[in-house]
Amino acid sequence: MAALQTAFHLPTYINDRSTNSIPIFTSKTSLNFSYSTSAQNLPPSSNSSYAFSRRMYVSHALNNHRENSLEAINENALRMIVKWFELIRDVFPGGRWWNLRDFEQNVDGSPIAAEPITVLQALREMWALLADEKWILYTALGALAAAAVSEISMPGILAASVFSAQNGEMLVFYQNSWLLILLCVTSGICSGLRSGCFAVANSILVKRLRQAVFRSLLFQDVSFFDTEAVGDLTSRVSTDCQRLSQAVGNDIHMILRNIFQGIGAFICLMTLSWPLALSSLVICCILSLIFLIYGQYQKEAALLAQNFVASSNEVAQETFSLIRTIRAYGTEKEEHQRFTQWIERLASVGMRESVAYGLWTLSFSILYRSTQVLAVIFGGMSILSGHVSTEQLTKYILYCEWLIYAAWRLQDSMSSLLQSVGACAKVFQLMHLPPSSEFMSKGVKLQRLIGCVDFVNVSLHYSSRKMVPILENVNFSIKANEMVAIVGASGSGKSSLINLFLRLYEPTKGEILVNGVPLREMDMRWLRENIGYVGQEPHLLHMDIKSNIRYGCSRSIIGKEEIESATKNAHAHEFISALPHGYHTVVDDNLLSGGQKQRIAIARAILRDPIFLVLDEATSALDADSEGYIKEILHVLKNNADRRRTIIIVAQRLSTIKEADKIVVLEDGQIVETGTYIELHNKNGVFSRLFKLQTAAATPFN
Ligand SMILES: Nc1ncnc2c1ncn2[C@@H]1O[C@H](COP(=O)(O)OP(=O)(O)OP(=O)(O)O)[C@@H](O)[C@H]1O
Repeated sequence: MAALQTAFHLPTYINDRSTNSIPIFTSKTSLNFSYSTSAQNLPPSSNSSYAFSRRMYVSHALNNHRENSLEAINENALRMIVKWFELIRDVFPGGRWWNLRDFEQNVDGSPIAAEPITVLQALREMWALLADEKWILYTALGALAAAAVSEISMPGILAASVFSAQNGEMLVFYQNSWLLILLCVTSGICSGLRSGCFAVANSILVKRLRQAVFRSLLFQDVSFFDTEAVGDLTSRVSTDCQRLSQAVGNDIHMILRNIFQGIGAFICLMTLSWPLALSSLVICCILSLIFLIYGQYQKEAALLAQNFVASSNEVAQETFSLIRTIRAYGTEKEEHQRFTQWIERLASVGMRESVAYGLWTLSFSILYRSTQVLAVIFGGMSILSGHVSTEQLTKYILYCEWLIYAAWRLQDSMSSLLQSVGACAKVFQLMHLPPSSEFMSKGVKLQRLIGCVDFVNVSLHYSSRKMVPILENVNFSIKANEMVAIVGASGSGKSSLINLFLRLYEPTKGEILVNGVPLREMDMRWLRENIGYVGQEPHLLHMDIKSNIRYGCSRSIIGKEEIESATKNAHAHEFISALPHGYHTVVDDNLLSGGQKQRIAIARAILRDPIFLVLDEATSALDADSEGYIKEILHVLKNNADRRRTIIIVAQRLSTIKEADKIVVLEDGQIVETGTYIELHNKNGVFSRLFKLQTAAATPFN
């Protein structure tokens, strides 16, 4: 009993006392049993019964563990077999691994939008784009037909000349040889012409496609760009258009060529032996059937892959353009991961595409070899029975090869065409977007623009956030030559009001009238020529400063003096002159400070000599000196007797609007106060509160 008890407690003892322990069994369930091999670890009361019970225990424990381990091994093996079985089932054609539906969502879970397009629709579109250059396509098609006919005639004549030589028919042999040389030259010339013409058509097509998509995007509503990612759009214009043009450059002419050759080969086969011809046709039909499934799959995969390319481009573009922010916040790893997410999805789809292609090639190889075997078996039997001659069988084998190869290449090119069309569905979608309503009709140009504006019951919801009201029943008027300031807390809707005046967005309710004419009835291009606008974050284009200042100015001749006068007024002349290349310095958004960019933007607006000068917090990035100077300039511009103008300023620095004829105070998208600077001060309302807050913020040691 004692021995049993000792044995019963032995594990604790062994575990507690073991030093030089040997692991006996280790499993995932962390069953770790060990026993001591060291004599000094035995208990002091060691005797023979204890030794026996200990041996018994160890042997029992070992047996138990052996059984357990065998069970565990069996279980693991079973699990492995099931896993392998599932894997094979998933990877087998039609299995779960092939399902592309899992990829049909963006990383954030939203579905990827792209209306599918049929090959016929795509071809019609491309044909229309090449409307002026149809003669190139006609030449290419003519050359293609001539090359195909000469190529398909060759195997027959080749066999005939060999057998004529074997039979000693000298004349026939020479005739056939000359014919072969002629066909060689003809097919060479025609193939060259065909490829050249299709390549030219291809480059014209890619140019037209890019122009069409770019033009369509350019004339979209500004709200369109609130929802579409810039990187995605640039990817459509560059990569997708290139891929689509490949359809004409390679696929279509390969398809036509192989159709010609396939039909030719089949006719020749029929004249040789119709039962043999039909057996080859059956193989071609099986090939086509497999292709139907494969082609559809490739089309879907290509569409997804192109979307992933566009999304990864979007991330790359965003990352590189915000590299300063990313470096400052040390988020390189996060950005890398964001990019990798798309690339991994692209690779997964690419892998499926490649495996599918491998299976397709495998099917072709098997069927192609079977045709050869069938030809030899049936052909041999026909020779033995005397129905077919050796020459006929040779010709048959040659034409059979042509037919199967034509069928394979035809379907290969079809697959590529399907992929290109599938991948580029979005290109056509973008190309046919209706332009913004402001470009739909011409609109009126007024005889005389005096510069008065009325906001009548104007409300706004941005289409990207339909539930959030931004402006509600805004009513106010701006008289000609008035200087009106719009103020309010951040997010109160000041810039949105300006966006509506510039017709970058349409009001959801109400109307904006210029000279009493609704904005939506006006020729906006003409109206904008009369507006000088300086945005909150002015951007410069990648060109020299002079060109940046002249940008968008409708006057054809602009003298150096005019530009310098504008820059002097905008307090920009001094710093521009100090640059190594002065006005010829090439700049972009990153090479100048925020204040310098703003001053160039003000000079650009002044140079236009506009009737409306719209400044959206134009002075927020200026130093106190420049701010005072620009206040002066605004005053001069406003009171210039030769050129009267209306000035609308969105101001955060309330000091800049002392001279305003009217100040409109916005709060949560509604007008809460209007009046002059003094009137609003005395009112002790929202304006006065804003002013106090600003003064307190500007005085650091209160
Ligand atoms: N394109 C847009 N799409 C959706 N919401 C927008 C858009 N532009 C602005 N908003 C929202 O409209 C509201 C008003 O923005 P707005 O830029 O007009 O305010 P603001 O008074 O000019 O602010 P700030 O002084 O900070 O520039 C904000 O809540 C903003 O998030």
